[in-house]
Amino acid sequence: MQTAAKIFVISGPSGSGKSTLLKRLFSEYPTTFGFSISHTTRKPRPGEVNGKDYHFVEKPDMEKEVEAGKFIESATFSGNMYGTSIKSVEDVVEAGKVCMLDIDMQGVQSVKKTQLNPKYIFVQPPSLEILEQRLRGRGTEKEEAVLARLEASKRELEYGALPGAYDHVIVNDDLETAYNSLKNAIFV
Ligand SMILES: Nc1ncnc2c1ncn2[C@@H]1O[C@H](COP(=O)(O)OP(=O)(O)OP(=O)(O)O)[C@@H](O)[C@H]1O
Repeated sequence: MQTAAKIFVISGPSGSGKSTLLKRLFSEYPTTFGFSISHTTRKPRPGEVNGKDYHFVEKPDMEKEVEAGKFIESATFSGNMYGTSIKSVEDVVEAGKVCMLDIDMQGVQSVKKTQLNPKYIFVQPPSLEILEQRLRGRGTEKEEAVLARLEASKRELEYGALPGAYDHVIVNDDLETAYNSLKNAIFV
């Protein structure tokens, strides 16, 4: 199947349904898409393979590369750095797959400064109320984290509403309809 680009960026507030939609897409098209492999400075856990689960790197090296602008996004969680390098996205394409990048608004802005030239897809919840219901319904976050995500989602929604910020806006109300819109945005 032909796709509109080699790289797609999928973004939207936490709880808007990105993972749900991507899971479906990957299961319907198991060989078409790939995710980039992240870098991390944490030590590998037993069974984890370097270059497959993560690119395991040393902190000073990763800091240098982030500084040099080689990363689309990076963040530190409990002392360990994590991030997505531009090259890891290019590697997916070189391996003959369509790269699907699930990133936040800051990541989107960062990708826009690169030569990657993806199509940008925004997954929008039907309303803030429904987003809140879904986030709570998922039951994966503590109250504090739910509130932080809802706060951040306001900025994500504002950015998503800017003309030209995204190539496609998918309102995830009815899942079936949203999934079909996603496929229409991806396949030509
Ligand atoms: N169209 C829909 N109708 C009802 N519930 C939905 C729909 N889409 C997703 N959900 C539910 O909403 C919750 C949030 O969805 P999901 O985890 O896919 O969001 P996400 O955007 O990937 O969030 P995060 O950025 O935090 O990973 C899940 O419990 C999911 O089952």
